[in-house]
Amino acid sequence: MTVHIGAKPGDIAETVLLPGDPYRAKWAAETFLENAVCVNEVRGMLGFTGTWKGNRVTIHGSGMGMPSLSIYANELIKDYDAKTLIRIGSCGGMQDDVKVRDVILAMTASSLSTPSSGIFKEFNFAPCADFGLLQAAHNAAKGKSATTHVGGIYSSDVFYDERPDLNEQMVRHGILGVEMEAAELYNLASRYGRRALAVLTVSDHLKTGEALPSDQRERSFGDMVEIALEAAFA
Ligand SMILES: Nc1nc2c(nc(Br)n2[C@@H]2O[C@H](CO)[C@@H](O)[C@H]2O)c(=O)[nH]1
Repeated sequence: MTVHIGAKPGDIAETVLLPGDPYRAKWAAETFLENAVCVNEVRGMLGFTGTWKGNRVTIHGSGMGMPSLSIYANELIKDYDAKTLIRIGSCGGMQDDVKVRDVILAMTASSLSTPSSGIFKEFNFAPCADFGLLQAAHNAAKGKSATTHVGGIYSSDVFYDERPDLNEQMVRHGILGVEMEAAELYNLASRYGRRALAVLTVSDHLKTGEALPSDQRERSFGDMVEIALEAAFA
């Protein structure tokens, strides 16, 4: 049991999938895991542990934003010894060829700041995915219906009032999409020698304004979860 997670020692698997939304953790656990058991509900941030094809998996909400993800990822790593952490989330598309419902495998995650900025100070650390996980996810994605993109994303601190000047430079430099968690997950995985990857479904588009209704956001992410699970155990 930690400050924010009520799970008992051993309740959390070495492989952890981290959706932002605890209800997506519940849905993914019920849909993909066998014998899923709720191992955390402190502050409503649900976590479930079960098995997928005989492999033990925990699916645990991270909350929205890097400060929230940082709390859960730190405790999952340091108190429960999680070794593989895969964010399964949604993002906003930023390139013309990135469409709603596409999947993005985040090779890198740029940001204006992260909870690790206090450690890095003026050093621009490059948060990047574990190559083995990324390669396995790319292979797994070949068998899926969704179009998959591999490249850099932007982990923002805000959902509203983003700086307009940033958008133009991010698109110019090939940033595929924006979300609010991956950069800190990658910082922590590098710091503690763990494997991390973010597999994202494009649920809205910054240029076209298109967005998936919330019920579809929760349900139409099956490809993303399957890619994450296949990559984790490849
Ligand atoms: N900042 C930002 N976050 C987004 C966007 N689209 C999505 Br889905 N997100 C993610 O969804 C949540 C906000 O709705 C956060 O956890 C983000 O990771 C977007 O256009 N902008």
